[in-house]
Amino acid sequence: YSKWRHNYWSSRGVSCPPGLPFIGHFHKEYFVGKNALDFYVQNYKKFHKSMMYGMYDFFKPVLVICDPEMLKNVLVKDFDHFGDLRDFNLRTGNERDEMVSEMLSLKNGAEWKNLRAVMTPTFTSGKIKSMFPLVCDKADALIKFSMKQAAQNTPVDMKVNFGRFTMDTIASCAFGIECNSLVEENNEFTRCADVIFNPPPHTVLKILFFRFLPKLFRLLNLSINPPENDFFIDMAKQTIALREAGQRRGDFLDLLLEARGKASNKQEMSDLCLVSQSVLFIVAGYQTTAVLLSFSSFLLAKNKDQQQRLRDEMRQMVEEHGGITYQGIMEAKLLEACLQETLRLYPPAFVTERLCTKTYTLPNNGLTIKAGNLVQVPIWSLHHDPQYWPDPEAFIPDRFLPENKADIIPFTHMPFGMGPRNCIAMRFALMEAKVALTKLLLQAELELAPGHDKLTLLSGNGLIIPQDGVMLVLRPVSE
Ligand code: HEM
Repeated sequence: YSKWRHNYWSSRGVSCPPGLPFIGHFHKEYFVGKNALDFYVQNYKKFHKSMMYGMYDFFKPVLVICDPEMLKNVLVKDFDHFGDLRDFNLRTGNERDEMVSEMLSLKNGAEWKNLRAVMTPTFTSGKIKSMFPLVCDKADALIKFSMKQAAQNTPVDMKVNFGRFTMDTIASCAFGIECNSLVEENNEFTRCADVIFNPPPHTVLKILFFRFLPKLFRLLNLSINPPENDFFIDMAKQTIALREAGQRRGDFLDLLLEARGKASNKQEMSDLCLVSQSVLFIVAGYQTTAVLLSFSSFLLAKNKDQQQRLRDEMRQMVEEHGGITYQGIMEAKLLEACLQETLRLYPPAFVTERLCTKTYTLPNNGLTIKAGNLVQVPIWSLHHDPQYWPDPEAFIPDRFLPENKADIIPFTHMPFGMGPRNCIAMRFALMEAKVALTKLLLQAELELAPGHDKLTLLSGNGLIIPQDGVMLVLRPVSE
């Protein structure tokens, strides 16, 4: 039976890497997190000339598309066939699991469309600008903390420090909470967020238990998500109550409450849904931006000429704008180029996917993708393909300077995904990273700590992280 089901792709002329009976390639994607990236990289190398290859999640066919033109059809032109994401079906009835199921990134169909429409205005340039001072405060704390560590003449693990910075920033911008992980080391907020981000290994077993015996699961009053979720549920509920009583702060929570206040949005946003989006901002915004900052500081420490060039641009910007301003940061061209080149070399999300909702025939080769099949986008491999990026492993920010941008082939650079379901907070994440990097480079020269000139990558939970951190020596800038 398994052989017959796993014959789906070969019978359609699509190549497939070897998988396991029944399980297919599911274990490669989820269980052996460390090798997930290698698995995608090897398959891309092997199959990209035929523009696609097939895989199986148990018996569900997954099509990995390697051709940018085809990806444009799936992600943008024919989005009405691919608007959904994989349905994890984790609605156990327990409040913790219901909260997680309400997250925008887990919604599909009309529910996703309506919620995304309500949330999109939260991320306009004007709203992001209003959060600039909150981000600057946290970046100042980051620099103070890091320079204090550096003064003890020991290398600093910038992955840890950037993680604390993004945690404090997102807690402040999403919840209005002063989490202060840069001050207090053993902070409850950070501990709970870490557990949510790195769920215990038995979570997969719980998911399987719920899939196969849902009635027993409910009878035993179990939940898939860990109790740490309750910390955020309680905190968000209390904060919402305070805000509804009139306290305002100009953060995401205020903006979501404002959006909900509009009569047409009332149905879309129950209290639990609001709590859920605030928690989602933490889950989606904490590690991703910290990882971007970690990789960019590593690359700048490794490429000291680019580091100095960037510092010069920052000094000029400060001179022209009379300080670090929102406008100055958003207009700095080399700063933008350095971050985009970092995201090309190390896209935190190395793969993304869509669920086909209506049977679709690819115009490029006539292959039919059936409703219920998954389509994956091998972001990392496209970013490293020498067809699209000459000298792909080199850090060359100039590729992203305005005068060279026209040379970039569309759909070969997608660190934030693409199309209507791309990252909703892209501009916020870039602003946050720009503020932190500017403040850091104006204060410190970055050098790789001895013995730390190579990174080991770990790919788990769909994210790439530097496994052993990013160890840097920070020298105060003499000027
Ligand atoms: C460098 C930082 C970040 C990177 C690289 C990143 C990357 C991504 C990617 C690749 C996707 C999937 C897009 C697609 O499939 O087309 C995504 C979705 C999403 N991201 Fe981000 N992200 C970052 C920061 C953030 C932050 C700071 C937040 C929240 C404050 C956030 C919230 C979201 C949400 C809510 C979605 C789901 C959108 C939807 O389903 O409609 N992200 N992100």
